[in-house]
Amino acid sequence: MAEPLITLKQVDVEFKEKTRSVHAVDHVDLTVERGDIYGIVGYSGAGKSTLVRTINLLQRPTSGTVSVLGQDMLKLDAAKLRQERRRIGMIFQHFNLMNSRTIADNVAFPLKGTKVTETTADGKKIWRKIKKSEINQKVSDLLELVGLADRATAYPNELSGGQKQRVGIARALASDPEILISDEATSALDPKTTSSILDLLAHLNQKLGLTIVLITHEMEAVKQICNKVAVMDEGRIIERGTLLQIFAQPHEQLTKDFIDTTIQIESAIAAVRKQPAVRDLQAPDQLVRLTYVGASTDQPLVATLFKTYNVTANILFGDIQILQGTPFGNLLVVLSGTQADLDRAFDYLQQSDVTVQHLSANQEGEQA
Ligand SMILES: Nc1ncnc2c1ncn2[C@@H]1O[C@H](COP(=O)(O)OP(=O)(O)OP(=O)(O)O)[C@@H](O)[C@H]1O
Repeated sequence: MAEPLITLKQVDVEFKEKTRSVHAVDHVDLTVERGDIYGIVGYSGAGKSTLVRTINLLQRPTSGTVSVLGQDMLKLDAAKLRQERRRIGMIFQHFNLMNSRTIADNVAFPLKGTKVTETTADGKKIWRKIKKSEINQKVSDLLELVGLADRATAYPNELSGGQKQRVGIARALASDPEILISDEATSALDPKTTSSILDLLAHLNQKLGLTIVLITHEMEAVKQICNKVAVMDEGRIIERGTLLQIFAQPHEQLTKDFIDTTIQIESAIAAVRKQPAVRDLQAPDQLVRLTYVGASTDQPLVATLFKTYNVTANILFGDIQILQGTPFGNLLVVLSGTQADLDRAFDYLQQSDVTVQHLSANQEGEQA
């Protein structure tokens, strides 16, 4: 059974300044369930950071309700809120490490002075201060977990960006949180390092059952590890769904634009328009983009178009990626046949859950 861990209802954040006010988050509803890796994608200024900071009340909403791990966050007193925040880890774009302390000290920092429970000989549960040896053990386990066991005595500025983020992750996990909020945690990293950090987050999600909220402006990151995604624009969530739903049937133009960044479709379209097959295109032949998620593959599709509908498909570009174990295909194809055959073929494609986008042979006169 899905268990909601984070429930935001009608969360609104307005920043009032002297001369203007900014509506950073506009009545957002959001539910994150246990085990989710929930991506929130949007351009800079969309309100992503402000939204996720309402989860641990680093940002108090102007109105709305925030329920996290069964607690109504807005009703907690300061002590309870501090306690609750320990169950919500956070990592940041710029790592926020203390440069004058070693890696081990950075990870140990949130543990200092914390209390642990112990069962006494007569069966009583008591709280006591954590021991130095327990902190050391925990730090060493965490560094092992993030792949930095051999760098405990190094200082942050001796590490690469990716390693620094691993320290950030270890530190965020020190209080055994159930939720991890990642605020553009890979935005300062190169693509290969980004990918390895995302793999680590996916591993932690599996191994520890960690629920992750990942905010990013890169759909590529969402594609790599998220099971759900929300698209944010001007303070609002304009579209949301499972990763496959969003990739299979994006409704909003912004969502489509974000998806297209993961397949570089614009440059592929520009390239195929230069090919003779497109340059010399004669009506009713057409250049189309076919998009599908699921079992369809180009082979039966192309074979069926020809065998059943007398339509030949000349594939000029193909990109098939695997999303959560499911193929996501994008093909740029010239379809040739009589107008009647093409019309029947388009009906068939629609019935097969293949999205057809008609493209003009040149840049001008793009059709929907
Ligand atoms: N403390 C603040 N005071 C005033 N305005 C703010 C404050 N924090 C954020 N804003 C404004 O709220 C809007 C949303 O900002 P936010 O940082 O949440 O967006 P974002 O999608 O996370 O973008 P980025 O990735 O650039 O941080 C922006 O217009 C920003 O200028």
